[in-house]
Amino acid sequence: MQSGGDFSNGFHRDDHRDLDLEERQVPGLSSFGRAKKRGRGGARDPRGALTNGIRVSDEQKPLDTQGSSLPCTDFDVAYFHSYAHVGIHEEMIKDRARTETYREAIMRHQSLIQDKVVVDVGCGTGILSIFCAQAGAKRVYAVDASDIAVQAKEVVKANGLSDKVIVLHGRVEDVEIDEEVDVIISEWMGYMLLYESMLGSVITARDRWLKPGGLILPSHATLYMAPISHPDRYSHSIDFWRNVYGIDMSAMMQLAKQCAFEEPSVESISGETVLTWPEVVKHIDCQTIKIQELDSVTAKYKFKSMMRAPMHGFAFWFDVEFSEPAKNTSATSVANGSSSISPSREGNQKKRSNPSDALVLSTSPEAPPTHWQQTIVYFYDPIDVEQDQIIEGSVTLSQSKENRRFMNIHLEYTSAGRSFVKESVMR
Ligand SMILES: C[S@@+](CC[C@H](N)C(=O)[O-])C[C@H]1O[C@@H](n2cnc3c(N)ncnc32)[C@H](O)[C@@H]1O
Repeated sequence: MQSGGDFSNGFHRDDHRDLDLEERQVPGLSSFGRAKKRGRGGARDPRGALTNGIRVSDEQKPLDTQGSSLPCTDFDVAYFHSYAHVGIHEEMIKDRARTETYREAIMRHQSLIQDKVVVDVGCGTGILSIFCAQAGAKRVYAVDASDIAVQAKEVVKANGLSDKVIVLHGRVEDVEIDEEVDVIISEWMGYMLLYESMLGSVITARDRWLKPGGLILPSHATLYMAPISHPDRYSHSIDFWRNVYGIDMSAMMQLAKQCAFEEPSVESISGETVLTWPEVVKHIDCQTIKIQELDSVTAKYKFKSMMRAPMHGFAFWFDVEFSEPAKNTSATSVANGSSSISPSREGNQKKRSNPSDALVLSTSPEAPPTHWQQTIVYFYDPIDVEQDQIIEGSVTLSQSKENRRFMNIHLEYTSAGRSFVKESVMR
């Protein structure tokens, strides 16, 4: 947490409140991730409740960490456990924008999948593996460390695909696949793109098994941010306390602000709340990104407000693109390459130019809604901005040291002579 200088700790410089915004003790083995954010995925006995004694694979044991450089922590067990709940899979599969875009991506790349070997990183119920088998894949390794793999195996069997789709119940970091693969498919994106830290497992799979120049779906991902004005949200949670059945309860407002805005909020906002064009926080090329790059991502931003309005914070959203690797991709360029864009003060608004026919799944406020919605980092108090006012600063997203599935958000803001830092944790 930054202190001194031009910034105060998590609050407006002129507020002088002293609330502890450090990371708190994390709850034990309960729900997590997308399931948690939706209040689904109740606690279960780790590894057992859903297995019913079925052996998923003769060779693979779930969460066998031997041979992996990445230890499987209790937090990881809790994370996989949350994916054993049916609710989160139902929600993801019913997200038509998500699921139909993946199916479309598989069909568009059928020529690169037909008669080829595929790994599905985090297969869940097996839906993407089955799409790949339907597209003519020779073999699909469907890997999942969650007990949902038991159901995936049953689903594969019921669809007569057991000879093509091999379900491996274990972590991608630990399971053994004795051949190189042509294609990696994965739905790894968390809220704010990087929450859940699942992309690291896709990179591990890529570096373990993908042939040079192989296909990764999705191929690219981009995280955006933009300032927003959302007075309804503020009046709903905060102004409400000014007059409650005729009683002045404004003494509740400080607590209400802390409770409502301390942590990032996952919600759907309308495009009309956005005050400027978005900027790129991080662009990811899945062929070349390295795991270490994901430990901490920092981007500077500089916006010019397009209108006069109370500003309530920043919205974050992402898109992913499904395109085939450039023809000149080689083992060397994969090993040595770097992301094709690195956000800079001048360059954030430029995105890698997309091939016009690239398929994109967008979670922007103006795209068809998805279960990811948008993630909002609210200020504790609104700030009035004028038209053309410059809003600048930086944002750093880093994996929590306590639990790498959680994300620390460090936001620095300066505008019209006012500066502050907002620290929050997405847990
Ligand atoms: C977002 S879900 C996607 C499920 C499915 N592919 C779909 O599209 O419906 C991610 C899945 O990846 C699994 N997963 C995450 N990290 C993993 C890892 N390192 N090894 C194996 N499975 C993993 C989770 O257990 C979860 O079932």
